[in-house]
Order: sequence, then C-alpha cells, then structure tokens
Amino acid sequence: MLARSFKWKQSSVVRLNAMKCLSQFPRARMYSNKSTPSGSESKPPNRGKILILLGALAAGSTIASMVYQKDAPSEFVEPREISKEKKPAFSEDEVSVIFVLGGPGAGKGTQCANLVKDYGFAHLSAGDLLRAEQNREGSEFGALIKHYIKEGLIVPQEVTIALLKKAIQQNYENGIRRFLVDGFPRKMDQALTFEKEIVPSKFTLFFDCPEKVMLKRLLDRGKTSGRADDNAESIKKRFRTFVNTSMPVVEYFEQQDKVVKVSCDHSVELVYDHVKKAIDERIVN
Ligand SMILES: Nc1ncnc2c1ncn2[C@@H]1O[C@H](COP(=O)(O)OP(=O)(O)OP(=O)(O)O)[C@@H](O)[C@H]1O
Ligand SMILES: O=c1ccn([C@@H]2O[C@H](COP(=O)(O)O)[C@@H](O)[C@H]2O)c(=O)[nH]1
Repeated sequence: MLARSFKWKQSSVVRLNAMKCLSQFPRARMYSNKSTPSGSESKPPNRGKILILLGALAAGSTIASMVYQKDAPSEFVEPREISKEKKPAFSEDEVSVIFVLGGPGAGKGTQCANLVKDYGFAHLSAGDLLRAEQNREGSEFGALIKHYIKEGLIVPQEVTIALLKKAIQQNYENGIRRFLVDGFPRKMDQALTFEKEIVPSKFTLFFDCPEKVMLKRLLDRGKTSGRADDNAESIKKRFRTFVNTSMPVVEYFEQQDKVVKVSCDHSVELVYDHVKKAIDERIVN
C-alpha cells in the first residue's frame, strides 16, 4: 500500500508538473506577442498551434504516469530478473504445472497432500512459501507479506513469482518434473506473468465449495493452525478477494478449456476420488 501510494505520488507529480506547464504556456505566448516591431497592435496567439502543443503535452504526461504505475510496487522487490526474460524459463515438455485454485479452506492443501503421495508431484503452496519468506530472518519482505496476508490481499506478484521460480528450479535440479502450484495464480497479473516467464500450465484444478462450508472449516482450523488469517475478520476479507480477484483467473482459464472443477462439499475421501479421476484423464507426463 505504501508502495502504491508512493507510485501514485510519483505519477501525480508528473501530472501536476504537466498541468503547471499547461497553465503557464499560454501566458508565455501572450508575453512574447505583446508588441510588434512596427508598434502595431499585437496579433492574437495562434490558437490552433497552442492546442496541438497542449494536446501533445497532456498525452506525454499520461504516458509517463502509466509507465510509472505499470511496475508498482517495485520498490519492495529484488532486481526485476523475471521481466527481462524473453521466453518461459521451462518448456511444457520439461515440466508439468497444475494450478490448484479454490476458495480459502476449500481443501486444496489436503487434496494436494494426497496427490503427492500417489503421483509424486512436488507440492508448492504459494501461501506456504510466502509465510516461510515472512518468517525468514533478514527478509526484506517480511513486514509487507504479513500485512497482505492479514488483510487477505494478494502480495505483489514479483515476490510470489520469484519464490515459486526458485522452488521450481530447486526441485527441477533434483529431478522433479511435476508440480502442483497450490493457491496460485490468485490474480490475473500473476497468471499472465507466470505462464509467460516460468512455464505455461497444463490445466487448473478448481475446488468449488460453498462459503458457509469453507467458513466452518477455516474457523475449526483456526483453533490450532496459529495462522494470523484464520479468524472471522480476515476470512471475510479473504472471501472478498477470492470472489473479486481470483475468480476472474478461473474464468480466464475456463475460456481456454483448461479448468477441471471438483465439488468439495463432501468427505475428503470422496473429493479425492474425483480429483484422481480428473488427474488421470488430463495428465500427460
Ligand atoms: N473434504 C473435507 N471435509 C471436511 N474437512 C475438510 C475437507 N477438506 C479439508 N478439510 C479441512 O478443512 C480445513 C481447510 O483445508 P485445507 O487447509 O486443505 O484448505 P485450503 O483450501 O488449502 O485452505 P487455504 O487456502 O486457507 O490454505 C483443514 O482443517 C482440513 O482438515
Ligand atoms: O499467490 C498468492 C498466494 C497467497 N497469497 C497470500 O497468502 C494468503 C494465504 O494463502 P493460502 O493459500 O490460504 O495459504 C492469501 O490470503 C494471500 O494473502 C498471496 O498474496 N498470493
């Protein structure tokens, strides 16, 4: 948030400077036309040219402010090695990534643990990676992550994608080729960046669950989880973020026919039967 307001301030300064320029420009032209060498009355300023110049200045300031905001909030983030890469770090033949999405408490982690046992996937939970980074001594992102998680907001993609990329790379070096990327992508920018710069996903496993059921599960889990966001206030915010920010990602992949939906309002065992079926039908390597 701090970062966002910083960026906003920067772009506002650009706009304000441009406005100052705009407001002073006509006056400067008037002064220069005050008198003519012949001493005759000054000519009216050429309004057409002034308008064109004003338009160009306004367009320039808008573009400048868009460029400023595009990368927000990069102040918090390590060098932007992700965006410099021209093509994905891995090809789809090298690694298989299945995104696992669903509302908070839908049972994603529980089902991923089953899949790890039976299929040898590496399970990368974006939330777990963020919590580990938050607690890592010396992390410059600790306070930022803590704030976003408590508020049920999505941590800036640069942080999460860098963590995921590192984890995939480490597992790859150890011979692992199949990944369940759990609780990610939660926002459209993450989906686009990950697929462009890390690897395109095979498909998305989407756990569909009524809010009432998820609420009960999370409040029960909160009795022992020690998670700062397993409380009624944070859960409400997480639900809101899920509907407004994460569901558009599911819809985006649905349009590409890349979503397998599993209903989660059943026992762990029954849900897993459906999950296994979905995986067996779609998995390629
Ligand atoms: N099918 C199920 N029936 C009843 N309880 C379940 C079921 N699946 C998971 N749970 C329980 O619900 C809680 C939330 O499950 P889990 O942690 O797997 O969800 P999640 O989707 O990964 O949540 P989050 O996104 O918040 O990390 C856990 O306490 C888990 O034991
Ligand atoms: O891509 C992500 C994934 C997670 N977060 C933040 O972490 C919490 C907890 O995630 P869980 O999957 O429930 O463990 C989530 O509410 C977000 O605040 C994120 O920012 N980006």
